[in-house]
Amino acid sequence: MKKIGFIGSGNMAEAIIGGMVKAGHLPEQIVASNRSWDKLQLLEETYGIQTVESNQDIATLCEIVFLSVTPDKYPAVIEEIRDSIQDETLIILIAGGQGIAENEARFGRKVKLVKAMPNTPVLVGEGLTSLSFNSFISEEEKQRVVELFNSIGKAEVIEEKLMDTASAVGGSSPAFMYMYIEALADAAVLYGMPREKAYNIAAQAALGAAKMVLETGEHPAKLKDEVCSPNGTTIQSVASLETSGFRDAIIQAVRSNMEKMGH
Ligand SMILES: NC(=O)C1=CN([C@@H]2O[C@H](COP(=O)(O)OP(=O)(O)OC[C@H]3O[C@@H](n4cnc5c(N)ncnc54)[C@H](O)[C@@H]3O)[C@@H](O)[C@H]2O)C=CC1
Ligand SMILES: O=C(O)[C@@H]1CCC=N1
Repeated sequence: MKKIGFIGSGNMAEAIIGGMVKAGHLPEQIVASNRSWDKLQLLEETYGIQTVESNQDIATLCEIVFLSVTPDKYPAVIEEIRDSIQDETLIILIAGGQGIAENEARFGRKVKLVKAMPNTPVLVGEGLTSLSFNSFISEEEKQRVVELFNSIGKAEVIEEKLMDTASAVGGSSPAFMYMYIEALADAAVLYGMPREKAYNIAAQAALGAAKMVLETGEHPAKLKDEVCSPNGTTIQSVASLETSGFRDAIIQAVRSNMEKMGH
């Protein structure tokens, strides 16, 4: 049976695995390796997937292989699996800042590389994964990869040169959103709202606003203006956010993310 494998089964791999199983992918077709055996046992128990101790087994068994270790582990892991990878295997690079050319060089032969930048909401079928492909991947294979990521959210094919930006704005940004939702809920608690209600209200408002941007196609500024009643309360908050440097804080967060990737 053709399998999908994960080398490195941390937070991001688990989110993809969980999302795939929820989307109806067969757990028997998913196989994972990891440094810690405890994590593999947890994945077996939670999702019913297969686990193996050796990264080379993943390389040999699987037609799609996710390299889901942290970027610093890429050289050693590629060295370890290079000779076990089949010519037709699709290798998916999900590490931040890891480009196609440098990893082609590490394999040192013609291998099919996909650069993918997912985010953790794939776990609930609402992920966003940016994708680029190397020159050895056929149109049919590209379609297969796009379908895989569309089954756990949305896939966006982009130019590889934009991948680091996609990492900051799509891969990292759920963390910023969780901070925003937490801060909003803290403020609600400050005014007496029970915390669970506060999280529900803050998170649903964020979800609704995101859907409005995606589904109406309106400029975010127009949607913001529609919330701001003349002499109302929202415009007071908008003015306060501008004084606190809200937009600049977000832009600087992306800038520092890009600087970490060498930009
Ligand atoms: N966490 C996220 O939201 C996102 C993460 N990524 C990328 O995913 C990759 C993994 O990130 P996380 O899951 O956050 O990190 P993590 O630290 O949770 O997971 C990495 C896993 O790899 C395992 N590992 C380390 N060395 C290994 C080896 N030689 N062989 C097998 N397994 C090994 C570790 O035990 C750990 O479980 C990174 O490259 C990151 O850039 C990409 C997009 C989003
Ligand atoms: O924090 C990181 O390095 C990874 C890349 C994008 C999201 N998480």
